[in-house]
Amino acid sequence: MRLFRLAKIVSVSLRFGLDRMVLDADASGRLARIWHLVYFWRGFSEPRAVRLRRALESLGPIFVKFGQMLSTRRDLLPTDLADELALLQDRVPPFPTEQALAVLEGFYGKPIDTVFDDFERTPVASASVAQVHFARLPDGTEVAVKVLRPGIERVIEHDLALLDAAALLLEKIWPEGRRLKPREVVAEFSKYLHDELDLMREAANCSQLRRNFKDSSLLIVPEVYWDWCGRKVMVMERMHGVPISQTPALLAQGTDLTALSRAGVEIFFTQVFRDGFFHADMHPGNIFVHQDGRYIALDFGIMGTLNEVDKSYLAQNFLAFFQRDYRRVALAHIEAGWVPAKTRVDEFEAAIRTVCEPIFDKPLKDISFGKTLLRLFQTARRFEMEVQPQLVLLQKTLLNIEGLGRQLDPELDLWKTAKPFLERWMDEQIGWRALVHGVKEEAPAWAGTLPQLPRLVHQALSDAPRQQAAQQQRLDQLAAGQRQQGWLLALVGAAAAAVLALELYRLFG
Ligand SMILES: Nc1ncnc2c1ncn2[C@@H]1O[C@H](COP(=O)(O)OP(=O)(O)OP(=O)(O)O)[C@@H](O)[C@H]1O
Repeated sequence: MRLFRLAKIVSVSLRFGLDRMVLDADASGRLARIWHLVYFWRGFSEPRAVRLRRALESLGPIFVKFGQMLSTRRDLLPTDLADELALLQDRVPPFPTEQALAVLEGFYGKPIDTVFDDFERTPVASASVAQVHFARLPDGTEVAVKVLRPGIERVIEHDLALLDAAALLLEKIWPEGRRLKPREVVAEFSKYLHDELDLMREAANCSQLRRNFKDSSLLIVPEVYWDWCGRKVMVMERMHGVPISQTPALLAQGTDLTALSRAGVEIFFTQVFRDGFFHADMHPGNIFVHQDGRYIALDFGIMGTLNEVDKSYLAQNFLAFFQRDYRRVALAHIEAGWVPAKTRVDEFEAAIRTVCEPIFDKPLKDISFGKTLLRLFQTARRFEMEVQPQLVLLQKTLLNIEGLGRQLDPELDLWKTAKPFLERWMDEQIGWRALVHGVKEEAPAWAGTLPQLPRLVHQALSDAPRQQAAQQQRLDQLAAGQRQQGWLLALVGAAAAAVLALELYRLFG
């Protein structure tokens, strides 16, 4: 089986000249020279990036998804490849409705028309992992039913094994390839794919985000109908809106694009700094706009979480960066232990200055947070910082948000929109608000401890005589030690005095 997989990789690589791409990167290597001699007649008219994209397309939807993920790893890939891979489209033909019905009826254990009213046979959308049908619940509520593609688990396991074999091969034959950590990238991809395979997990994410934005005037999130959900089926409120990419339709429904772009940034920073829970798959297909101007979020397969340490890292770095205080940025990394303590502050500071200073060539409003963070990570990696996956996810999402915001309003001032969030967060971490916040956080724990207090006091008092005896014993030991030390000191003092007297006698006697 493994041999068959390897054969497939080799044949596709040869067809699209991917072998060339790898060997050209190490053109002086012995293997490269032999290879060129053997295959001297082969020439490719298309650029390498196009060949890579076409190879992934020919290998099927999971590889297309992989290419899409790779396109966001601009920290690892050269720009030409990243740009071309971003063109990959995850649109695949829908699977036959009978198969969707078989999955649903197998799960509910009864015919679909007794579960839903008006189950629409034609799917509204179809992607590599799942497809979506509209329907109504028996009480008339309009819903969207997301169903996993039948047999998708097997396809994924097979394709992941293939990808892993390719990554291994790449590592073995191309020393430079090791720097790209291909097997780690495949492992990360595998994690996301497996998460997408569990629709209960996605439903839980959706319901958490909805709770976080319950009374929001900026974002609406569909309600989950848990009684109809399972690992392979998710049923949620059907949302009505215009896809964010359809600018003419947005204008026709009277949406204010400037306000919309600002709201996008605000929603994102609220998710990051207030909740530490953010939507991390913000491609335009997942964002709609309601008639009342609020955003509608869909597709909750990939969510990022941040803890207080991550938030502090982000806030401190962004604030210090915009004040051009690179020393502060460097110190923040060292103090938090992200880069080794032995790192020389001045060297690290200089490296950060080198990558960040050119960014200020532009007006403040045109500066990209996503790119800044990316450059910072690239620099920090050189200083042995292991960048956490949730931060990479955040950086990628930031790029998406910025792209989207600027597409809606080229004049969007990201810094002005984001600054109050960062400052408020910092304010909550230090100062009076932090104290109040800390007390509020701790109070529930006190509620648990307070009733135990009398028992603890009683215990301490009844233990007191025993503890006193133990302390007395320890004091006695210390006193004995001190007495010994005293004798020793006196002895040393007497000896020193004798030596001094002898010396004086020799000098003057
Ligand atoms: N609650 C909903 N209300 C209305 N339409 C929905 C809803 N959920 C999904 N859709 C439609 O189905 C499409 C695909 O949904 P979703 O993105 O969740 O599926 P997916 O399989 O994860 O797709 P992809 O991987 O391409 O993002 C959406 O773009 C939207 O058109």
